[in-house]
Order: sequence, then C-alpha cells, then structure tokens
Amino acid sequence: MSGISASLTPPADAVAAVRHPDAPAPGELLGAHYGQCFGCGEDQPHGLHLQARAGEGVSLTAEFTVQPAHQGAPGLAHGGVLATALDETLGSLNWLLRTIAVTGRLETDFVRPVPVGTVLYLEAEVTAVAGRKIYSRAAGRIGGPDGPVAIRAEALFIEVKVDHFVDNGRPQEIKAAMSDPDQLRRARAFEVNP
Ligand SMILES: CCCCCCCCCC(=O)SCCNC(=O)CCNC(=O)[C@H](O)C(C)(C)COP(=O)(O)OP(=O)(O)OC[C@H]1O[C@@H](n2cnc3c(N)ncnc32)[C@H](O)[C@@H]1OP(=O)(O)O
Repeated sequence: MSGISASLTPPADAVAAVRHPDAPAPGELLGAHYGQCFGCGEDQPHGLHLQARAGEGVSLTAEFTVQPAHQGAPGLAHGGVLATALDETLGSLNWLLRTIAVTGRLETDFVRPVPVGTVLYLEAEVTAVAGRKIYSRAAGRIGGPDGPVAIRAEALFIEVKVDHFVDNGRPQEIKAAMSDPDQLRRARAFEVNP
C-alpha cells in the first residue's frame, strides 16, 4: 500500500490557510499550551517536552529529544511516541491560525529508526483549509535540521468549540485549567483566542 488516504486530500473548494495577525512572530517559541500536556507541558514529568517555534506563514519547527522512557525496542524510540511528537507538532499549527481544533486523522510513515538520545527536528505546515477541516503535514529529521527524514505524517484537524473540552474532559482538570489566574494560560489550555 502506498499514498495517503482520500480523506487527507483537500477538496476542490479548499483554500490556503491564513496566519492570524496576532500569531507569534517567526522564530518565536510557542511555549506549552497546557502545563500537563503529554506533548509539550513543562509540568508533565512523563511527557515529551517538545518545543515548537513559529515559522513563516502557517508553519513551524519543533524539537524533541528521545529519552530512555520513550523506548519501544531496546535503544530505539517507540513508534507511538514518535506519532505523538508529530501530532503535537501538527496540533501546534492551530495556534498560528488561532483556531481550536483536534486531530481527526493522523497518518504516519516511519522511515528510519530513531535511537534514544536523538534530537528529532520537526517541521510542519498547514496545506489547506476547508470549512472546519484543517489539512497539514509534518516531517521529523535526525542528525540535524537538514538531516534525513525519519518520520512524516499527514493529518486532518477538525475545528471544535471550547465546549468540546468542557463537555468531554474530566471535570477536575477542566475546573483547574479554567480557574487558572493567568489569563493567557487559561486561554491557551484550550487554545482559545484570549
Ligand atoms: C486545546 C488544543 C489542543 C492542542 C493539542 C495539540 C496536539 C494534540 C492534538 C490531539 O491529539 S487532539 C486529541 C485527539 N483527538 C480527539 O480526541 C478527537 C476525537 N474525535 C472527535 O471529537 C470528533 O470525531 C471530531 C471533533 C474530530 C469530529 O466530530 P464532529 O461531530 O465535530 O464532526 P463531524 O463528524 O461532523 O466531521 C466534520 C467533518 O470532518 C470529517 N472528519 C471527521 N473525522 C474524520 C476522520 N477521522 N477522518 C476523516 N475525516 C473526518 C467529516 O467527514 C466531516 O467532513 P465533511 O464536513 O466534509 O462532511
């Protein structure tokens, strides 16, 4: 089997994504959207601590160092962890659109094994938008930002309202995030435009 599934191909009426005027400037670190996030949260001891940086247009770069806790086979990163790094990187693009969205579909190619201790250099961009559907792709390189591609993904994110989290999340975490005295942190936990 080869190629991506039809549902990841933007429809004919899809348009180019528009960077939000208040999006972080190219080169700026995005920071964690939520301290407990497994992908990026600084308060999450089990997480990836992935750091994303805004790029030009609706694109970004990110880095993540594979830790011993991320192993699948001895000395190699677990594929699910690598898919998580791609998901987090792709999800971070929505902050540049200031659109609240969740992953609907994520298709991943594992091209090269990724040893523990490797810095994964990720790059991602939104390729098209069609109504609530946001199409994007990402790749992760090893050995440097211009090194060979080890993983890549195409994804479809679906725009949701903040109610998606309020209605479905566990009440104790929702309540704690919503009562954070820091307005920006409160907004970013749900990626709402503050
Ligand atoms: C706070 C911000 C978070 C930032 C985190 C950053 C990184 C992490 C990102 C994630 O991991 S998010 C967590 C993982 N994702 C989820 O938990 C989502 C679970 N799924 C759902 O809640 C719903 O299925 C979803 C909101 C995605 C869609 O349900 P809806 O009822 O709102 O939409 P609907 O089913 O009507 O679909 C809308 C359109 O999307 C299409 N679609 C939905 N899911 C799809 C899918 N899986 N594959 C292909 N197409 C899909 C669907 O066909 C339709 O296309 P059309 O408009 O053309 O008819």
